[in-house]
Amino acid sequence: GLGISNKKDENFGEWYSEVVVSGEMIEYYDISGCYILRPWTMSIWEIMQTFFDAAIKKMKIKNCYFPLFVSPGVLEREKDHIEGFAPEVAWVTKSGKSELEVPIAIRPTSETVMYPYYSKWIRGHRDLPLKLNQWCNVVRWEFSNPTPFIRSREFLWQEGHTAFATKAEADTEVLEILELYRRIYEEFLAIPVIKGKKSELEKFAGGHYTTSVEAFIPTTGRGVQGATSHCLGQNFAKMFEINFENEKGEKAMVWQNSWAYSTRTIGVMVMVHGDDKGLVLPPKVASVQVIVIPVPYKDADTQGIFDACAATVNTLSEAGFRVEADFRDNYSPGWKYSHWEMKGVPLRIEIGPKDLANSQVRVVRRDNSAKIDISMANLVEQVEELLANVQQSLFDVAKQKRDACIQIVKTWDEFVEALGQKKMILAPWCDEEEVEKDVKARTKGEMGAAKSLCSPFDQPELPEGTICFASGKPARKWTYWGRSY
Ligand SMILES: O=C1CCCN[C@@H]1CCCn1cnc2cc(F)c(Cl)cc2c1=O
Ligand SMILES: [Mg+2]
Repeated sequence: GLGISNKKDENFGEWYSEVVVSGEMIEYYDISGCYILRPWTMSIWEIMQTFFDAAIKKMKIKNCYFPLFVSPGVLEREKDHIEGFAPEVAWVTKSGKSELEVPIAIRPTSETVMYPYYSKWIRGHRDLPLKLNQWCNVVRWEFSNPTPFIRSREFLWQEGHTAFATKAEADTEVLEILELYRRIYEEFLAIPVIKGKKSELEKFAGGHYTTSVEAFIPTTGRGVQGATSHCLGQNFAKMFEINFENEKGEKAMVWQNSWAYSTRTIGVMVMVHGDDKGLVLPPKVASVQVIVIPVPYKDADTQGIFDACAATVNTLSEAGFRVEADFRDNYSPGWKYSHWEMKGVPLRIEIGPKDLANSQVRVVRRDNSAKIDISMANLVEQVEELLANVQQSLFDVAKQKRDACIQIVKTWDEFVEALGQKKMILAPWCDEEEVEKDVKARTKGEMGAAKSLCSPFDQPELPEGTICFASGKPARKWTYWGRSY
């Protein structure tokens, strides 16, 4: 193709949509808010899944699979759990031509599906801790503007649901899982995130507290919740009577957590790293890390060039890299360069007559277009070093851009100005829910209201007497604010 026609800094929405389609990650579907995830997406999802699944298995968390369907009685069991969510619940009302006696909900999340069985399975302290996870899809019939990966009516995620005898165990696990989410973003997707606690207004209403990793998109000036790890306290234990006989023979309620990350992670990666040539994939999650392209020239030794390409693929795949060659004879080298740049492959290796003659290959980095000639002799070491450099460089550049968007403010006027400059705002806050509601009301507009993103665990110094940016009351904590997805 002729490359991407939309510019990232000019019309972000169209650019994003074009990049995910031209990069062959997404195909649009005839039902709004639903997208086809093509292999280029699924390979990224699987690489992250392999890491996360192995990590939770080390924590003795087991995978299971609960039904997609939820009976209405169970779903409605928890009023404030689903208050506000009800409009986005999808229902099955018919089979064939006949109406179902009772409509059946499709899971938007699985608390109400799973916890009646937690109640049945957990009797005594020996049944604890019960730690289950499922990899599945969920459906939320949202109406706000659908965006591939970021907001879709069906998406893939993992949802972990754990039950412990003590709060201490639950509190510990919440943070262990949050650290895994940080690693997914920072070590695999090369995206800096901030760990913190959600406000009372933004937390999961059914829970005790919510922690999250927060990402930020400098181009749009919007925060995006990257993943969440909730401590549910004993709220659901009360609701679903999940009790156990403790070691003293007393009846006690369990302490629970639930945690999730979804295919939204992939959308954040596209938004942060993508450029006007298309996708830019971090090597750790790239299904093809190196693409080898023959550059035949007139009657120069074409077979020799093809053989060198094949040998390069073998050497690198033997060394454990994900490498392919593009031997298609119906496309020119130039077309192939553009195609694989659109797909975001981290390194391109070109082999032409000159390279062959000098027993070297020409390597081109996708992230910064640097061109490097390396000898075929130490191909593996050089490619390994290059891929590591690309991974680190993508993170460093993304962190530098994100940090440049962070603005510390002390007053409302500074806050409003920073918001207008698409900043991620760090402000001293009184931590009162009414004040947060007031901030939302005062910043409402077609760009969307500002909201609290998280209160970072890493709290800067808060001098005595510091006042809240919004209320003037004594500030209690530093909190990140911004517009969000
Ligand atoms: O975020 C997680 C981690 C994994 C398990 N779930 C929690 C909370 C999910 C909140 N949430 C989010 N969206 C929802 C949409 C709904 F239609 C209904 Cl009925 C409920 C919810 C809802 O509870
Ligand atoms: Mg929602």
